[in-house]
Amino acid sequence: MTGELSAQVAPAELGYEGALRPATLAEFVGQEKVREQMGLLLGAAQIEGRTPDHILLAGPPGLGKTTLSMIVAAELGVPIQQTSGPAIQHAGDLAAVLSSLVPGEVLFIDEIHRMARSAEEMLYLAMEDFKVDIMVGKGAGATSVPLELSPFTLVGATTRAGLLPNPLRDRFGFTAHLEYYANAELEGVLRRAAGLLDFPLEQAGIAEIAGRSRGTPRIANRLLRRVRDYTLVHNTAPDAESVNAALSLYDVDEHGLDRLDREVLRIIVDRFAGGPVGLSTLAASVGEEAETIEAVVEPFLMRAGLIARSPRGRIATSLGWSHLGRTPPPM
Ligand SMILES: Nc1ncnc2c1ncn2[C@@H]1O[C@H](COP(=O)(O)OP(=O)(O)OP(=O)(O)O)[C@@H](O)[C@H]1O
Ligand SMILES: [Mg+2]
Repeated sequence: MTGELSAQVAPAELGYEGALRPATLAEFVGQEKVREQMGLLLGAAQIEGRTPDHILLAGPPGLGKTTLSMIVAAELGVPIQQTSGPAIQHAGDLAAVLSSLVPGEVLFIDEIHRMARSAEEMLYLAMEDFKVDIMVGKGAGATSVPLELSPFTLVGATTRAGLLPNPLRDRFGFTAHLEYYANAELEGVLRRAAGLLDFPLEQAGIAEIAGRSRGTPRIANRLLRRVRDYTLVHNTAPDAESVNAALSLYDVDEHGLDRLDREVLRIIVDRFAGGPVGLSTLAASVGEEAETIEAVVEPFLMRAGLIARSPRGRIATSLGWSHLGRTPPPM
């Protein structure tokens, strides 16, 4: 697993995630464009008394995909059923979920790019016509029986929109591309969370955490809780000084790089002389899954300008070299 403060959720954190999760579009901080687009989509459907188009939420971990799926259901005033791609191993798994939906319900499929192929094909028809074909019997005697479904809204989430087959992507009426948050937006996320946690962190401290949160609300909230722990245990003031002390204890550097980010950068620079190095070699060297490196670490390191992708693999930029206190070799 990635470091303590990475964008992935540890089971123990789930309670906090729930407590800090905004429940309405109005409470959802930042992502102005997505919020406005989504507001229109939901508003129009409500005026016409129909289910809205299916929604695809695409973007890196921790930016609010699960949160938005719950907001969709809350704004529409309908129940939500949640499942995930890896839980749908067969078309039958999906048929069971689809046939249990009540009219208008939101079906949230997380990591939708990891669903079984056979289920994917069933989903096409379900999304388009609210119907599925159930196969009954085996071999030559097998027949397909059509089954009508209640109208529903599918909300799919993926960290890897590129992996979705085109026919599936095309059946979503709206795709929200979630972008990393600007620091000012993260400050908004943090102010809201600090209020909910009853933690009067001063503005300079809020700004300091925002700058180290890798554009990610989940990380911002997590760092905030670690800082709060620190002030409780050491009985220090809720100020920027406590933030600095707490975050250096947790190995989050001034740019928000955590242990794993630095490890990836260090391996490219030290072991592969700055690269290029392929994804799988890199993953094996760090002892992490290639998917984690690709979905969590790389987008951040690239956005920070510390690494770049070349056709032959990942390379450290001169900024990447100097971030580690090293001098890049002459070109
Ligand atoms: N726009 C936002 N405003 C306030 N808080 C937010 C916002 N987006 C996310 N959060 C906070 O960040 C946490 C993580 O968000 P969420 O679980 O929705 O991310 P995700 O995109 O589903 O991540 P993953 O890809 O790992 O499933 C939430 O618990 C919520 O508290
Ligand atoms: Mg999620």
